[in-house]
Amino acid sequence: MSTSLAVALGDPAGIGPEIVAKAWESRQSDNLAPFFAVGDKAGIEAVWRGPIQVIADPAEASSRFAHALPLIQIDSGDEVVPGKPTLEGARNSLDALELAVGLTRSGAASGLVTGPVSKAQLYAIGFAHPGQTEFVAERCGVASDMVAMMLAGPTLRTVPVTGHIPYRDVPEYLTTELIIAKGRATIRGLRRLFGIDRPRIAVAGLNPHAGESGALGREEIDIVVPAIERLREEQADVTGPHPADTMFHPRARSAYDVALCLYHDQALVPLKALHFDDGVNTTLGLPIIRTSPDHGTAFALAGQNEAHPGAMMAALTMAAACARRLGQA
Ligand SMILES: NC(=O)C1=CN([C@@H]2O[C@H](COP(=O)(O)OP(=O)(O)OC[C@H]3O[C@@H](n4cnc5c(N)ncnc54)[C@H](O)[C@@H]3O)[C@@H](O)[C@H]2O)C=CC1
Ligand SMILES: NCC(=O)COP(=O)(O)O
Repeated sequence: MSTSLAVALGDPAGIGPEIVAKAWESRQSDNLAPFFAVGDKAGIEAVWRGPIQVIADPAEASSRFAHALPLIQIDSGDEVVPGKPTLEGARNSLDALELAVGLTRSGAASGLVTGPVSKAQLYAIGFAHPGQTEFVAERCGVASDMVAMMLAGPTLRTVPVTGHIPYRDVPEYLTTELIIAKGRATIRGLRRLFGIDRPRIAVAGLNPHAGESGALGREEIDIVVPAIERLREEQADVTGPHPADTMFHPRARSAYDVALCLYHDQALVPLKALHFDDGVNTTLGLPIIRTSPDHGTAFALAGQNEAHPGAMMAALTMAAACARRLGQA
């Protein structure tokens, strides 16, 4: 059984390499479980002068971790210039993700932590998935509707039912079946990975004031309420549809474990407003543990030593805690 987490570095020209190196620097003060990086060490060397130990086998990581940042090298075949993304860099981020997923699936790593990738750059090299969530799900043999992207911080968890699609397409994608599938993945994930036996789920409405009894839109009545009724059969306390504008203040948040939101920004705006520096994106419904910092590549910040490592450290801490809960660490 492995005791180390696999950390895909993300886009080598983004802030991924810097926040992984900074997380390693605070491994003792923050009591981080051992991890090893997967990616091009040139991306780290471009922004950091600390010790890197190239390893060939994840089993070496835990003994090296105290003295150097262990890394499985994947050459990008290109010079890495922080803040200047290239297509070679995007391919490298995908290769690193692929290997890190495989190592985790095989049990050579206890969990997967993914650094930030650029969706635009990945799309430019032909990446056909909306994001890393769906890519990892496919590699694990799970349909993307069956996994849930959960954003989590110390005072809020949110799950978007629809994800990386244009806003105008949300009503078309939003079905009772999809809300049920995402709700089920959320309930089971909270139970399995977070030990919440009977999760409290607050389901958001789509329209202003959750539709005002149908006067401001019928999605709540026609689509959301039937899903809530079905989710109540899952040994969970499910409430809603709640008007989204009044469900994120502190008193409202204390009444639920997770907010099931209907589209991307409904879930991510409150989470990032509250927890930008310690928010974690985790995928529920996979056979493996996968976490990620909630932020992106921040290309404009790369190479300036100003990237905050908090969200990466929170992603590492959450992955290690989930691995311990599953007896994998
Ligand atoms: N986990 C992932 O792989 C994610 C990837 N992305 C991708 O990242 C790219 C850029 O997305 P944006 O919307 O610009 O979001 P972003 O999170 O990269 O940047 C938004 C703002 O926050 C700042 N910022 C981000 N992380 C920071 C950190 N650790 N410390 C200090 N400041 C930080 C940036 O400088 C910028 O001002 C996109 O291509 C997007 O697809 C976005 C979110 C998550
Ligand atoms: N907005 C969240 C995000 O972009 C991360 O998506 P994913 O690549 O983890 O699927």
